[in-house]
Amino acid sequence: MSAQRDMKEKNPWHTPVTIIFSVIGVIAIVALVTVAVLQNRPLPQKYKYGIVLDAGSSHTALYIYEWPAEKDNNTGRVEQTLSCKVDGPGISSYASAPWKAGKSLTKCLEQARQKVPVKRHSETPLYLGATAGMRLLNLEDSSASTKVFQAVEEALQKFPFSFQGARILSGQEEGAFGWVTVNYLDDRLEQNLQTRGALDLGGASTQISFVSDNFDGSDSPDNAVAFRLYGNDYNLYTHSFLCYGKDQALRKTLAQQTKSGPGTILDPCFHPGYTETKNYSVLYDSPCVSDRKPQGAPATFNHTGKGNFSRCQEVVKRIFNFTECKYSQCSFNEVFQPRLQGPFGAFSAYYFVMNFLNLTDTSIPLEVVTERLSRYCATPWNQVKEQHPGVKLKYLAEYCFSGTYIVTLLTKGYNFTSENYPNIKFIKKIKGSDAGWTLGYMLNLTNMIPAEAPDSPPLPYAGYVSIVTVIALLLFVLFIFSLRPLWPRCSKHPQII
Ligand SMILES: O=c1[nH]cnc2c1ncn2[C@@H]1O[C@H](COP(=O)(O)OP(=O)(O)O)[C@@H](O)[C@H]1O
Ligand SMILES: [Ca+2]
Repeated sequence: MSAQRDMKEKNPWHTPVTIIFSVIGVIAIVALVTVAVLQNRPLPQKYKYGIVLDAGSSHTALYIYEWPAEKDNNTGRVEQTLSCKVDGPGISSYASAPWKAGKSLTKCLEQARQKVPVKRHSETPLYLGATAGMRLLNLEDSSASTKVFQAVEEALQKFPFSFQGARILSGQEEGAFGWVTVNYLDDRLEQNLQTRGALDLGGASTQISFVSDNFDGSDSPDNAVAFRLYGNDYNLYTHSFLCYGKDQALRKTLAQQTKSGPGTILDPCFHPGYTETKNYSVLYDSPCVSDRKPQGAPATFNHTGKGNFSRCQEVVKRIFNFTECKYSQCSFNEVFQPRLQGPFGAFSAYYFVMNFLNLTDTSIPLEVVTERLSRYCATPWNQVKEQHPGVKLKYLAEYCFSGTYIVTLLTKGYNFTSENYPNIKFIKKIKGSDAGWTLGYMLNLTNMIPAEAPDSPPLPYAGYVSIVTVIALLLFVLFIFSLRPLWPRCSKHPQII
């Protein structure tokens, strides 16, 4: 008994030196782990905001973007946090009562006021960009367009945001910023990956933008936009076709068929059984078709559907001019276009129409697409209405035309073939943000995409913390071993005294 007690008392690990070392060691390890954990703990995120109003020809939409307040320059960090569709038509439709254009925006701006934290209101930039509807109004009646802008500005200034102005975007800007949006959201810019071309179909204009190896801008400077983003140079080809958005294209196609001002138009682009009385003046009330107005036409015409895809494609083709091209190659209307290259994203009305027609899957061969469209166009109007009770009648009546127009524009206009048609992806959103020009426009105006790639530390933060922890532990073990001479001697067979 007494021998055993003596052994316990003499246990060398129970000497003051080892106890002190062990305590210090445990404290050091706990402190290290605590510091590493605390340092890596996610901090409550603070956000900044930006608001863009897209004043399109058919309607206006408001988008709010947010991004972490500390890191403005990180790719893919700016996200759409709210979108609001303004009630009523596009602002260009208010030419005869401009104040209504301003008033129409207030509901969505109220929503924005609720969404953005009050303390951020005054620093949140607010932009309004108008596209082809206002371009056309400006061509037609520039003083009416000025009045609409005055009314809109007055309305926007009443909100607590930092209003940065309302203006018409050029066609090049609209195309180029759509391309920036798509590639920014796909993280293709900072990572210097192959870029995705952008196809935007609006109501009054349509844009095509892509990077092609055989395009440096020298052939056609008007179609060139140069960007330096994250240290990479891009020579972007872009073209906007005014009057080739789907609503103006429909007018042009109808106008083709009304040259002699008949009382009835038998239209292959509308379903059989569709019949409406329409005003000639409404049809020709646009600079896209006004010059074609037939002399001595009656006030109204009878618009009757015939539902025939191939005949519809024939009349649609007639709104394009394919005969002349003064460059090495053209799309249509004597517009230069380099060889198509890379993947493409098609958004806005491209998506709405192809999604309605169940044709967003581009692995469906083009022949099958046309077969399905033929069948759809030939479906009687009553049956179409029965099958889609919730769909707005104006959209529903036009999907046969719109689908035919999209296929014709892509294949005959831009020269997509069966081989490269699958390179197109019909998209609405990318990672929660709508595809469109608005995000690219805001990123550009807030200088959020740097021209040069930012320098980054050689190690990611978590890697750095782990390495420091391992090295500290190794040093600690070395330190303990360096004190070995001070360690109390410990014999395997303690002598019993
Ligand atoms: O749900 C839908 N179904 C079909 N078309 C739609 C739908 N929502 C919007 N659109 C169409 O998308 C187009 C949007 O054009 P926008 O108003 O942006 O004109 P813009 O870009 O030429 O100025 C319009 O032709 C509009 O009718
Ligand atoms: Ca648009």
